[in-house]
Amino acid sequence: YDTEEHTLRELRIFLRDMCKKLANNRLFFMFTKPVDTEEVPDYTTIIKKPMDLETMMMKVDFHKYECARDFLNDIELICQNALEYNPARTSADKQIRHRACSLRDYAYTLIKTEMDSDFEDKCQEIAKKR
Ligand SMILES: O=C(C1CCC1)N1C[C@@H]2C[C@H]3C[C@@H](O)[C@@H](O)[C@]2(C1)O3
Repeated sequence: YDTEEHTLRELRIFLRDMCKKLANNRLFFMFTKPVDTEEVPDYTTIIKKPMDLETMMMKVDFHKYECARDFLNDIELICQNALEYNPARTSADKQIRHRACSLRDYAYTLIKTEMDSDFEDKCQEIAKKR
């Protein structure tokens, strides 16, 4: 009956839906899998905390997110990593940076518009107590 577990279960269902919507958007395909460190050997020397949407889906299932803010922090990490590793004024890097900003803005807007703010407050209260 534990209502806290019911709340966190509802959060996981919501966050899986968010992850799916982001990962299924063709604009964001480059963020769906970890950067291949075989293909990009210097990546982990520059980017200390890699993140991607597949990893975030696994984190949902491993109960790593206690509120939507924690989820958005990882979206922010995906975005910042892309901006840091792809700073050049080439069209390829510019497109990656544009897509990274689009991912961040789309994720924030999706969550702000589809999530009840009282529900998020409840999740953050639970997170504080743990
Ligand atoms: O930063 C990224 C991803 C894009 C957002 C995350 N990468 C680093 C490499 C630089 C650029 C060239 C591609 O060959 C590919 O290896 C990567 C993947 O894109």
